[in-house]
Amino acid sequence: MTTSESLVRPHGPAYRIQGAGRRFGDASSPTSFEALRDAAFDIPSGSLTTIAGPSGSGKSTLLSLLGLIDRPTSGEIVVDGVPTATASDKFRTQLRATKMSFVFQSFHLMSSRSVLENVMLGGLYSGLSRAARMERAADRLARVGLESKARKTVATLSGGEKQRAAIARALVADPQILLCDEPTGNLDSKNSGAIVELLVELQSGGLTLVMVTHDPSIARVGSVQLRVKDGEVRRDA
Ligand SMILES: Nc1ncnc2c1ncn2[C@@H]1O[C@H](COP(=O)(O)OP(=O)(O)OP(=O)(O)O)[C@@H](O)[C@H]1O
Repeated sequence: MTTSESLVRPHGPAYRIQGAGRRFGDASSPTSFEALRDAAFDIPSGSLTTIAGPSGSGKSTLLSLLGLIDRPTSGEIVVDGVPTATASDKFRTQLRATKMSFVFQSFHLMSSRSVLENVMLGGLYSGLSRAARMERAADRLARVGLESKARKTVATLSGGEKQRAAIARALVADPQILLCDEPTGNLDSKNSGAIVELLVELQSGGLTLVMVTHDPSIARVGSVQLRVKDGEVRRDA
């Protein structure tokens, strides 16, 4: 990190997206593809933003840019006042680790390990002691209503319980921003509803929550509703 790269800039929106685009492949190549074009929008701190749109429209590409997993090939992604597009890998990694957590459609849990062990892994790079991570993991499991399953192996959980465990893991490092990629994509409608309710409840505690979804009824829970179509991002609400 250079001296001009500061992690502490507490004012303004969580994200300011300024003409961001992502092209895969060299622009001069006939196989080059522009997956995202000239996106421009803000995500207020503490808001719930949903990203909807058809398959292949660019939702995951956009979420990867927001998560600093990928870089835009044009424009800027400002996170909490900090420009990131041309920042060093080290700085981007540090920003991601201190501010963001992720929840995925397929949970990404270790099936043969206990729920508690899995949740503790969310704090692995937080600098906390093992005892402190265990205490936080138990607290986050209680928050998602899974305290009675702490000692069970993940393989014994239902799909909805697995996603709760994944959410608890994402919360161990106390993120400001939670990025969810189709968090209900592998769940039936009853479990989907319960997971969305849980996410909304967590978000009302001040978390900035960004959720990609195929489901129009879930997209409507967003205070900011983005729609991606053919690489173009539009704000519906
Ligand atoms: N690494 C890559 N190289 C080339 N093209 C890519 C790459 N990643 C994504 N694309 C293309 O960019 C477009 C947008 O993909 P993206 O995964 O963002 O869509 P999506 O809206 O998330 O789709 P889905 O809902 O099916 O997950 C697609 O046409 C995809 O084929």
